Amino acid sequence: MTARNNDALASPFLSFTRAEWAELAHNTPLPLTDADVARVRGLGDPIDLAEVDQIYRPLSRLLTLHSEAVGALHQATSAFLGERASRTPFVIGIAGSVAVGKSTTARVLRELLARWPSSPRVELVTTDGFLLPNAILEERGLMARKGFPESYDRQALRHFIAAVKSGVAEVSAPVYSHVTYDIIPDECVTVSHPDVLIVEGLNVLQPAAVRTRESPALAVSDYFDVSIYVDADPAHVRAWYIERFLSFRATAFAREDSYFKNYASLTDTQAVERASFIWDTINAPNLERNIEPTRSRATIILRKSRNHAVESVHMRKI
Ligand SMILES: Nc1ncnc2c1ncn2[C@@H]1O[C@H](COP(=O)(O)OP(=O)(O)O)[C@@H](O)[C@H]1O
Ligand SMILES: CC(C)(COP(=O)(O)O)[C@@H](O)C(=O)NCCC(=O)O
Repeated sequence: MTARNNDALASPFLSFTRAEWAELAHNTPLPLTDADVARVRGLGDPIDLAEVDQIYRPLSRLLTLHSEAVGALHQATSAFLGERASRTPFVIGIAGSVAVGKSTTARVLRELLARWPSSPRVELVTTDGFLLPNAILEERGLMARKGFPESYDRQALRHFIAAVKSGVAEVSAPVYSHVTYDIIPDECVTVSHPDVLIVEGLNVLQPAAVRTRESPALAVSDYFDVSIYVDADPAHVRAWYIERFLSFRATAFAREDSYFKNYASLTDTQAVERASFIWDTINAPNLERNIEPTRSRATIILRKSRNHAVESVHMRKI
């Protein structure tokens, strides 16, 4: 197995073509079982099982190698210090554009990582739970900025992840509904000291913005052990967003409690026009200004082609 090194002197990343990466599946123990396949199929996402096997199986092994190495470092450090503090969860951040498929990546990895004996308990949190409620976004004139860094309660998100990485036994996060397009009042998700926590969201690789004595220069990503950026040509992501919007007319938008009930009856032309407008005025500027500039901060970049398949994998040199 030879890793093609695009620019050995200048790049901190090792690059693998899809074929090179898929070869690693042969070197990966624990091939998918029937039960794994059934669970992944049950996710309801249009992901090909060959993709899971060729791309995500080796990726899950690579991530457990990192996690096991951190575990060994914890043991060695504890022995040296004579400390008995238990190990904190191994945290994986997943970043990328709206509609690039972050949630599928996160859910597939959750399933695969849980099969490895060193990480049976894997939990997943999405950062949309930390969006400010619509009432506050409206008050601040930010409704057309949903997903931009300023539309989140960034301090609450940072405190959440800091508590997880401080070893707090139970940490709660608020929950967002894509259907009602708002935070669900009085609902929360609780993270109870898992082996692995996956944190998925548009802006998780943002560097710290404010540096004052009261607000220290810490970002969510400072608490990640490993991070993944799901990448694709913005023109492809725009097309995926529009295609998904068209199909939501018969599913999510058709629900009685949908914030977008009116969209369910749009014609194809009207729906394409509406989706294009949302993409061009909200999601594309957010991708260009805030999300894409964080790509090179990731440990691993998964680059997708027009058909959603991962065409290359880029990994930081160690
Ligand atoms: N308007 C919507 N109604 C229902 N579900 C949605 C809506 N928009 C997005 N989703 C779902 O929310 C999840 C996150 O979507 P998104 O933020 O675009 O990120 P990604 O596509 O990268 O996972 C996906 O599972 C998507 O299908
Ligand atoms: C909820 C989102 C901001 C994503 O949040 P994330 O979990 O990535 O923090 C996004 O999916 C979204 O709804 N954006 C608003 C513009 C739009 O409706 O496409």
